[in-house]
Amino acid sequence: MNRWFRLQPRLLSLSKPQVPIVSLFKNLLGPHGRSNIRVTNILSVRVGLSSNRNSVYGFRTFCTDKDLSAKKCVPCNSKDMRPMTEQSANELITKVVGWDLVKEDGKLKLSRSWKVKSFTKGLELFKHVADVAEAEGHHPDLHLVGWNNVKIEIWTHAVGGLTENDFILAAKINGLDLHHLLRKKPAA
Ligand SMILES: C[C@H](O)[C@H](O)[C@H]1CNC2=NC(N)=NC(=O)C2=N1
Repeated sequence: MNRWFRLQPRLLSLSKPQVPIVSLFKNLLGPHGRSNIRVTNILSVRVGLSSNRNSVYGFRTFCTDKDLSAKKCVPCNSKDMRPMTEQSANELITKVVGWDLVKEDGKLKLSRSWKVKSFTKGLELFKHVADVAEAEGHHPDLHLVGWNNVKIEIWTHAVGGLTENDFILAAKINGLDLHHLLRKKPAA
């Protein structure tokens, strides 16, 4: 059964809807009457549902790169900050396409590699990444090895592991248009 039909009875059972049901459904459906990914935002903002990102009325919602990249890194100098568990990291890693979870010296890190067209294109890539990092106040480790192998590692130095900041930064790096800097053909 189409999921909107399954959702509908629960929405209709809201005792005090804050928006007319008709306009709610207009927003939930795309221009061709199809659902779109904005459903999570619309439901939580318009209907004031729970802020739990993963479950709206027991309805599994989406968490994409876009969710993370819409967030902002927080300063890492808080005493309350703790590294996330490996289990949480394994769940979040699926939201940042192209990034791997690695463990170095017992510390979890995010890692992504690219092959660039030239050494200077590698530096250019770093400049784009640096601009994002500066805007976020969260900084990756940058490696350029063997003239065209770029590797970026992200972790939260202050806690010796991963925090949501790292995933936010990775998602924002994924949002950069870097294709003109990258080598097209796979290395021999
Ligand atoms: C106050 C400020 O957030 C911190 O000093 C930041 C700066 N950038 C940082 N970047 C990373 N990756 N880890 C940190 O612990 C860190 N600390």
